[in-house]
Amino acid sequence: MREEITADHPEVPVFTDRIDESILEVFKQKPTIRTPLVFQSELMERARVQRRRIVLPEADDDRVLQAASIILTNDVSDIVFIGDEKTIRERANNRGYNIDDALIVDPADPAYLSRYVPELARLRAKKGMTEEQAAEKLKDLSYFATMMVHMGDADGMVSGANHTTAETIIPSFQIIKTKPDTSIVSSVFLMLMADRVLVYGDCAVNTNPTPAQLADITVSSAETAIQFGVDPRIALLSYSSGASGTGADVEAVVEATRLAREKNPDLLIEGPIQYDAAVDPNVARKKMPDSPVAGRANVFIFPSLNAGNIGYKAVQRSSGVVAVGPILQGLNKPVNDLSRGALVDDIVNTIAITAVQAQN
Ligand SMILES: CC(C)(COP(=O)(O)OP(=O)(O)OC[C@H]1O[C@@H](n2cnc3c(N)ncnc32)[C@H](O)[C@@H]1OP(=O)(O)O)[C@@H](O)C(=O)NCCC(=O)NCCS
Ligand SMILES: CC(=O)OP(=O)(O)O
Repeated sequence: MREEITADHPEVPVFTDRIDESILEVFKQKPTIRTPLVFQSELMERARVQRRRIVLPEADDDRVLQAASIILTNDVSDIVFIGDEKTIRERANNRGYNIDDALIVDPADPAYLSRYVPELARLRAKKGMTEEQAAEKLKDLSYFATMMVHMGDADGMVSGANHTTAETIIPSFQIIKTKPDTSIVSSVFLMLMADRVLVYGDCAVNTNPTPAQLADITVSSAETAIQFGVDPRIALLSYSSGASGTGADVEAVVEATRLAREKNPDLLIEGPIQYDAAVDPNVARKKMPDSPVAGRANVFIFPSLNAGNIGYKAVQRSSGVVAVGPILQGLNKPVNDLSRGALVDDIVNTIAITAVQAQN
């Protein structure tokens, strides 16, 4: 393994080669220190256990090609690209990326379109979509790749290096749809602190969730936390701890907390609670001494996208903590969105996360 320290992200090691196990051993001897390196190696190990096939519709982006090369070289998952096979392989070869084992699908291939066109028209019939319109939609590779996942030709999709969040995730809302036990798709970030992983939701999708939607975000975030090794103690954040503050926004969090507890009585949930009372045992003793979550929270639910997006970026950019995500939750099959500023390492992580989400 070689590490490149980038100017953008001085603290984040970038994988450019096969991981050297002897270096990982040094980190593993200190199990309480979860660095991005250890997180990534554990993630890759988990993805390998049940190998999955991930479709990447953005083969025209060098970062995506490089990430795929790392995933394939480390035997993490199978990769599918969409586009012209000769062009994609030549581009990868010219840049020294090994994508020999990737499958490349031509989006005009009738073997796929003959199945995808009628199925997309069927799925969108209530919106009046004809087969002709479905065929037109499938020229958009976000739709084609999402259909690959829906039809079982791929197990998950990662996109967004060159597309907006809306372009990447709306096809999944329309085609893959939300799981029966939740009303909305939402997201979390895994915040890789020096000594633990914190989970922040929803920092990327839902702008102003209702109390019922906030309750769904809470339960989905707890499920994602468990999936990635965090035993959830959940704080529904507010400017109030208990009844210390008042207002409509506080009342909304009171109601969301009630609904989340009702939805899953087994979860440890506190709300409304301020961030300091949620995370700091000394503050918790003063503000909420009887709470089993206060001072020990590790899953933080923000009341709005304004709060969540600003909150995660403030922590990430002011402390050097690595933020992994957004990880979408609540879809029937996994699709994940990349920031257009994503580093190769972010893309590698997102592919491995998607592969883990696709496991049984
Ligand atoms: C997610 C987002 C793109 C959806 O866009 P939108 O304009 O609300 O989408 P629409 O209302 O046109 O809905 C499109 C479809 O998605 C569905 N949908 C929208 N939000 C959804 C959600 N959270 N979960 C499930 N389905 C959803 C709608 O029901 C609709 O389905 P339909 O076409 O079958 O009727 C929008 O909420 C958004 O911009 N969020 C903020 C994203 C952002 O800027 N994040 C910060 C950086 S990552
Ligand atoms: C999640 C998020 O905020 O993404 P971006 O930085 O691309 O807007």
